[in-house]
Amino acid sequence: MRSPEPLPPSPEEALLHGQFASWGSGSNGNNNSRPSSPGGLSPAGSSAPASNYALTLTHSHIHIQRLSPRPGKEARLLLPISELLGCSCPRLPAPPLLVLYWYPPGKRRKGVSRRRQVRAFLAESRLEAERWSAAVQCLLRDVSVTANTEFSRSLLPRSRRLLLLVNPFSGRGQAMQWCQTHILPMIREANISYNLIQTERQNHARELIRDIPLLEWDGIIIVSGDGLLHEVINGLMERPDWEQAIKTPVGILPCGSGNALAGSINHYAGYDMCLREPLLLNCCFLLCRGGVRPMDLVSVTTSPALANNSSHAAAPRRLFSFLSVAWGFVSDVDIESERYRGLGSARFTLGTLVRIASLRSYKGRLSFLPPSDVTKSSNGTPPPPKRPLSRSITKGLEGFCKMPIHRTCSDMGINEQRSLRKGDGEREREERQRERDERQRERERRRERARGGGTGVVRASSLAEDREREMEAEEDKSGTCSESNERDVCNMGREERLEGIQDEREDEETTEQDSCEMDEDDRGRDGEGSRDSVEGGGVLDAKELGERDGVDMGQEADEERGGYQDRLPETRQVVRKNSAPSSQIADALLSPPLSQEADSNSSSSYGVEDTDLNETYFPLDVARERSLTISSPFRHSPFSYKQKGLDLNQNASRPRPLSLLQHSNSNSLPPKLPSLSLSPTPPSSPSCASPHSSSYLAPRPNTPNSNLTSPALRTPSSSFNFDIAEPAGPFKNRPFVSLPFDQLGDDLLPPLDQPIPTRDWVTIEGDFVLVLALYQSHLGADLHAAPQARFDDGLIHLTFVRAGISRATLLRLFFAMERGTHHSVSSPYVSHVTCKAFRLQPLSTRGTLTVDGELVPYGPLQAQVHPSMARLIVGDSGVKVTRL
Ligand SMILES: Nc1ncnc2c1ncn2[C@@H]1O[C@H](COP(=O)(O)OP(=O)(O)OP(=O)(O)O)[C@@H](O)[C@H]1O
Repeated sequence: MRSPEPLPPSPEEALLHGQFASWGSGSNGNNNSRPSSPGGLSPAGSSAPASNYALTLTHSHIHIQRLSPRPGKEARLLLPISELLGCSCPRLPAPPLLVLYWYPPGKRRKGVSRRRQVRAFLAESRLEAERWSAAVQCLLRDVSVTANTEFSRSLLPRSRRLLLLVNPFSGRGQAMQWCQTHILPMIREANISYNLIQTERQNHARELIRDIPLLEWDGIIIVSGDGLLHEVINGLMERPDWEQAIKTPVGILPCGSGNALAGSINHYAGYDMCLREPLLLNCCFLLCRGGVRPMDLVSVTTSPALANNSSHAAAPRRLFSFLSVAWGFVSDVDIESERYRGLGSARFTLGTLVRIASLRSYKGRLSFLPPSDVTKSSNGTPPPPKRPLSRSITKGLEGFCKMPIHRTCSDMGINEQRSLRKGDGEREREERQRERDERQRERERRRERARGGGTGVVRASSLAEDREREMEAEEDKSGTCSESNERDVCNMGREERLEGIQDEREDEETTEQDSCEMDEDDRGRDGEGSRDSVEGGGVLDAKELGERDGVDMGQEADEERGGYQDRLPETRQVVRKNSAPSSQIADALLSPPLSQEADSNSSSSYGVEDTDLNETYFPLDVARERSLTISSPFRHSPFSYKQKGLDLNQNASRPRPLSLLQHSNSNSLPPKLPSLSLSPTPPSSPSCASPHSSSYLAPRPNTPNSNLTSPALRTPSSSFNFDIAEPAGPFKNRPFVSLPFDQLGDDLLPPLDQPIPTRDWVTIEGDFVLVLALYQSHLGADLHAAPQARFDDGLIHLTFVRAGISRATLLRLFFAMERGTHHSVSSPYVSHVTCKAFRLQPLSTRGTLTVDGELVPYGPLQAQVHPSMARLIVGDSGVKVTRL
């Protein structure tokens, strides 16, 4: 900010030049005291003689030259316009002052943030002071000026008007206090006028925004956490004039506990990570500077909530999200840590530790549509079509490549349809045969790679194209790969080679297993009870898993144990820092990692067991469980098949830390998915009939996109049941306004109750610890969870962690997330990909789903990004679309 020898401006650069006398100077940093005299200034101390200064204004700086140099004082000072918030010329009876409000960045204990400084200069006349004030404001408001401009107030555009919505209960309940001490003074200094409304209840802001005339406001500013912005965005989208309304610039002044969006704004403005007041000051400064950028929104279709006293589900609900969709670990922490709200942002650290201590996994299916890399050539013509199948996956998915995946599955793909036309037994046999063949091929491919290094390729099904793709994969082994998604998996490296060798060792064992499965088939053919055979298969799976994963998981667990032990002091420190109710946390953290526990406790997955309302347990339908296991790429995860046993979290001897989730139980079984249903053939959708067809894009009769009142929406289809849990916690009593579906179509997604297309989509099924879809760089102000994300990159950044990850690795992942280095945490259980749309189908009956940190009904959910729909106030960084 201060250069040791600032050069005087050249005469051509100067917009204004004048002489002033000093009038004290104030710097109250970020403390709460506010000056009583203008700008906190008083006449230069009566004892010290007033200094005289020559001021020169240029487009980028105010040059301040002391005319009567004093020893030990700088003779020249450069004040960048980019660090100025505003200026004023106080009215009579104040003397003719030019007051500059200056917020230079200052070093703090944690990172850099702005500090308030006030400088005042006594002008020769009021006219002169006003001329200077007008000139500086012209520069701040981007009014084009030259050295010949006659500066006066009339050049200035009207002052900006902001609507401030304050949630007095957000974060630690300090929002109103911070308004008085920080926010309103800064806004006044920036010559912005405002109206402040305190929200009185949940959804108050949403209702308000639906009804007010928006043209009166240059921006809507949320003084709260991310939850209130979620309300405002949805309020804007619910207006009849939503297309214009959503272009109203929105801003956020972080007073919540997560403050994810504020963290992103702070990061992209180039500031170090900071929290609380420093973060607030940075964001308030950026807000007053007023640059606006486009921001992507994601349209989310959630399962309908069950109406009271009704067994029928209403229509799926649509809402718009600017931040995230979370399932599993992240949403659990978000919701469960509500009880530690008093800790501010530390509540998430504590919540994370508690949840890691009682780690869960959730059975589910995640499908996503990777971004296509179709770009226009320089002459505007699209390049020749590439193979659209997402046949290779990112580096982050190399974990899957290491697993014996034969295919990832899609809802109701060609093979399922084909299968449905055949007899059950025949289909089962074919399925098994195909599994065996594919497993064999996969092993061979790995061995090849293990020998010579090569390409890991995970492919979306359908099987009709498998062979063709396989041939391509063979070609790819020579070193090229990755066509569709973001990164290649070329360097599987040493780990894969090791795994190849391990695979070879496993061969014998698997051959044994295969022959057992054949025997099982034969038994079925011979008319022995199919149930027996299924159970036999299940036992085989379990045995196989015990042996196989004893190697895989054991290895990682051993490795992790070292790291886990290493991190214990750090972990203990964190626990202490958060003054947690912590003997429980510490105990849990010191207990063995999940993988070890999994060995001793047969289950910790929700998907394994079900409980009815009386808390009695019954196993899942075994046949269905088995078919899930067969189609699952996580077949060899230790959680793919589990014997009946108590859920870790339901173990009576182990205190269950969360009561909230218990309230969100439903006594329903996991949803019957079309691809697994053997009952009447699901209505064939165009996407089923032909995986190459894209006609699902066009709205069809009886789809949510064509008609909201469609009976198909009101009564769940016979072949697809939404699995809906009663909302719990803060969601329970919330009135929800569903958005009309015809507002903005999700052209990449079929309706939620219909299968996704097989083409281009990638589907992964198995046990997840977490699925996180993020579209901002930060998940919390101190969690840099998607370092590549930009406000308007048109992408959803998906992170998913599969069951099997050890606690230590998960902890390491979250620690690394604070610095945004978690992509380098190498674990085969962690994947990072980008996509344009995704669908999440929880198969566990209990769990939490959040959108922008707000609880939504538990059940299938899908989302699609809509690029650059909204406008976000981000300050000077990046390309400015408009200025406030
Ligand atoms: N006056 C109010 N009383 C109760 N709840 C409110 C009120 N105003 C807003 N809310 C609701 O409170 C919830 C939490 O608000 P918000 O997300 O802004 O704060 P936070 O949870 O502390 O912050 P973050 O989301 O960053 O963790 C939101 O769902 C919002 O709708």
